[in-house]
Amino acid sequence: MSASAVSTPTATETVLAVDGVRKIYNEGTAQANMAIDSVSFHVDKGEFVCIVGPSGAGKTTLLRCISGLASPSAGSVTFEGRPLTQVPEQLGLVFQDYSRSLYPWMTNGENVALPLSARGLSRAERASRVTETLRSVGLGHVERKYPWELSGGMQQRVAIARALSYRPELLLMDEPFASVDAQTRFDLEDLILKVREDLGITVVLVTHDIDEAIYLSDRIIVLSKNPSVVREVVDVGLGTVRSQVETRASEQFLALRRHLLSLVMPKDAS
Ligand SMILES: Nc1ncnc2c1ncn2[C@@H]1O[C@H](COP(=O)(O)OP(=O)(O)OP(=O)(O)O)[C@@H](O)[C@H]1O
Repeated sequence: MSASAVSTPTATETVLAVDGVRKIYNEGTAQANMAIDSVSFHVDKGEFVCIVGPSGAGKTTLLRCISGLASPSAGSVTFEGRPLTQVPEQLGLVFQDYSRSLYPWMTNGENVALPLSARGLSRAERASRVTETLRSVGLGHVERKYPWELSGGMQQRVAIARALSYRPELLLMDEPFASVDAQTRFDLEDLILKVREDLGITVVLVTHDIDEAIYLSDRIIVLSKNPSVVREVVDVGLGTVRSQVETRASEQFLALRRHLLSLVMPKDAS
């Protein structure tokens, strides 16, 4: 049974619709570079979708287009039924480089509170939301410390807390666990699965790590080499309960791994 069949027994609601998105950098100049040719897919409410593809396929470019940080050269992106023209308020963003996304002169609590002021929450609401959100990522004790007093994995948890503090509808993550050690990576993967379960949030995550994509996803969008199109959409179907030890050793996981590797290995990724 597919994961979507497990988690969405009633009619699905599309949160994000990507239709024929193309991105040409330096369009109309001699340096024109078509990063994405034509990409279409949709993401339903509550889904966890990963985007994978060969190096340089255009994964980050696609994420920038679906977050409103970059404009597509053609095609459209619709977020909650409305055409995307800028970064929506109900979007959370987490990038690979936590050391550049957290302000070192602010405490962790102040970093997490930052997007809340812009959204008009009162001082008291901000204070309770910060404490609650830091607790939800296992960091209730670091609110008054500074980011540089924490390990890399803890700093990325603070960055995740900041993106979650305003309860976004959709969390977009670009290689969020690529800069931490293997054990911390597993811990952060499990954290994000728990957060997704607790908050019922929709997640789209870009990764170059096939195993990570299978472990986390309900569906995986596989991009071809650049200029990219969607090569295949893979239904993961591993159910909602996942374990780093058992899930990764299962026959179903290994079969998916073989299939995905055959899709993204350079010689096959035409
Ligand atoms: N700002 C930019 N200006 C011009 N070209 C760019 C820009 N950003 C990316 N590109 C080009 O777009 C293509 C796709 O790059 P992108 O970073 O989106 O791929 P990726 O799949 O995320 O790569 P990787 O797997 O190496 O992280 C590449 O050819 C890259 O050189």
